[in-house]
Amino acid sequence: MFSKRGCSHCTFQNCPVRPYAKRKPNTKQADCIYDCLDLWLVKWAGLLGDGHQLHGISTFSFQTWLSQARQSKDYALPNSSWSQGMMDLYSRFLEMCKDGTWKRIPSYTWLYRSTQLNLKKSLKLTSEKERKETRLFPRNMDTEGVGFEYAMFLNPSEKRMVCLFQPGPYLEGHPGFAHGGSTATIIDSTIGGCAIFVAGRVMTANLSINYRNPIPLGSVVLVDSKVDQVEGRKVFLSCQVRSIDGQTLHAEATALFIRLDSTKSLQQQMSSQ
Ligand SMILES: CCCCCCCCCCCCCC(=O)SCCNC(=O)CCNC(=O)[C@H](O)C(C)(C)COP(=O)(O)OP(=O)(O)OC[C@H]1O[C@@H](n2cnc3c(N)ncnc32)[C@H](O)[C@@H]1OP(=O)(O)O
Repeated sequence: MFSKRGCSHCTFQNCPVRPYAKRKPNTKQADCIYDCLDLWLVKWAGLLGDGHQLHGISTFSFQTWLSQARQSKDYALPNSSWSQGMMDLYSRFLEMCKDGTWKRIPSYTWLYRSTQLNLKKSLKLTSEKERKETRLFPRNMDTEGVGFEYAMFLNPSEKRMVCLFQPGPYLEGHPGFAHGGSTATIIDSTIGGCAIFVAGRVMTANLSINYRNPIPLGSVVLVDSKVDQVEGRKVFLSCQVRSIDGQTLHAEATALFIRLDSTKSLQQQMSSQ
């Protein structure tokens, strides 16, 4: 079952999945390992179920290990489901990160990991439970390409956050097009990320969206948001969702976020209102 050749994709020596595959550009070795193990698990552990032994490895402990590995996986890196358009746009923004104008925002399934790495200063989560158990909604599908494929980039001096978004088939509303709720989700997340960087801990108080043109599933759009004004605890933002060539305006939105008390956990905050 195990290949002695190893996987040229990730150099994982015992990987039976992709012995001949070429490593994709921009794919981190670690991500590839997780992909390979994912496939391996689906193929073998999934068929057998928990508690079986494969070459001395319990599928249960392997699954636990994989779930821990997944927590440290950055989902905002390219994967095989990304279209050429998504890759090109990603490379363009990566290029703009070189002089420090833009910053790539890594993205993890669990907020815990995100707060450790990129929200440490701006989003102070005080409750341990809150940090460890907050699973980010747009990262709720484990299979690549079926749901929200996205990567965000922040321009701190312009107080601007962009999101490259490729909606997958599970986000379907009208046949062939993204559900308006999924568009709202990605707008809220992009605008929300922007507001967090500017104001710290915030919550959406108002989000107003005008849907101008439907978004075809599998296409790539650019969600472009910026902070317009900050008044005390109120952060006003606006956003446009456009096709890559900029010719089609899919949606435009305005939002109000309210800054919360960063020293309190969300539960404390809500009970004191
Ligand atoms: C960055 C890294 C990458 C991204 C990773 C992470 C991404 C995560 C992104 C996650 C993104 C997902 C995010 C989500 O999904 S957040 C989930 C959806 N949002 C909610 O559930 C919020 C529910 N609402 C509340 O909890 C409270 O109402 C809040 C906290 C918002 C305000 O209650 P609070 O008691 O604290 O404040 P206040 O009532 O004294 O009001 C204060 C001021 O604000 C004005 N006001 C209030 N509401 C409105 C309104 N609707 N329109 C116009 N104005 C409004 C109000 O008049 C007053 O003004 P003034 O009288 O002072 O002039």
